[in-house]
Amino acid sequence: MTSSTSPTTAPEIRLDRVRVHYGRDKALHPTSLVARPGEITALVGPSGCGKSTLLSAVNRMTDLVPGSRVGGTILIDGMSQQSFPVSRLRQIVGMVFQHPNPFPLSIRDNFHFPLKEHSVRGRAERDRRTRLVLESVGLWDEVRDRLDRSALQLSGGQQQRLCLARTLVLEPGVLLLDEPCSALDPISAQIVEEHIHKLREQYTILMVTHNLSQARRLSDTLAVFWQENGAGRLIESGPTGSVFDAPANPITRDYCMGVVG
Ligand SMILES: Nc1ncnc2c1ncn2[C@@H]1O[C@H](COP(=O)(O)OP(=O)(O)OP(=O)(O)O)[C@@H](O)[C@H]1O
Repeated sequence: MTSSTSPTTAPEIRLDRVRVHYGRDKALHPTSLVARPGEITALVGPSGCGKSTLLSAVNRMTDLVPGSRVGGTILIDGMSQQSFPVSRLRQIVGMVFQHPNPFPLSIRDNFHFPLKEHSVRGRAERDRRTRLVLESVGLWDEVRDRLDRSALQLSGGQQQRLCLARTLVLEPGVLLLDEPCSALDPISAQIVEEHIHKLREQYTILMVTHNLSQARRLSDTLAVFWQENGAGRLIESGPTGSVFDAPANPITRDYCMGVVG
């Protein structure tokens, strides 16, 4: 996939020797990686090799795990992640999880609630932003006549697009997507994937996926993780086409061919 040339205000994410422990257990060996604006960086590798842990470190969700420790440096457009108040960091760096998790509220309030929390005043402005993001994930026409119904009445695929839109409504620059399609049926997964592809021009996207075909279709950069001494290790990263077609590491080659992992 070629890189976008569209202007974007999304920031670069630069990870320098980022490592994570949960209590005494090391989960991630030092990891250095750059995620660029307007691109999708896919994190792949077998279960338990620290992909979700790395995503969670970027917006400090790891802080919520008692005993967790994150070392190394995470820079957001050159500024230390630590210099941002956590609520501001999580507004800049939005996250979507594997299982859709709409609030048990109306479709409208799934947007108005976070907007109010972030001091967006005026119902008309909140409605305007809600419509914009629902359009950007192709959901507006499907829900415009039922905004006051529960978001839980939507299908799984619609719920996941709602969650993506709910993240977008706070105007982040970075999207962390943790297996966003893997809990969906194939048609819904394809629709969500198409919208992620469209969004990439405006954001810096880090996406965990177990679906290597999806990583190949969607990503610009591929980062391959593996288990080493009980913790995740980044074994190879680079332009997606090059990593698939000419992997430097034999483990990557076998993994991409489905021989291991
Ligand atoms: N909240 C937690 N508390 C303690 N250990 C954790 C926690 N979350 C993850 N771990 C451990 O950290 C290691 C990496 O897990 P992580 O979920 O990041 O891997 P992953 O590559 O994303 O796996 P998967 O592909 O299955 O989601 C594993 O050994 C896991 O057991």
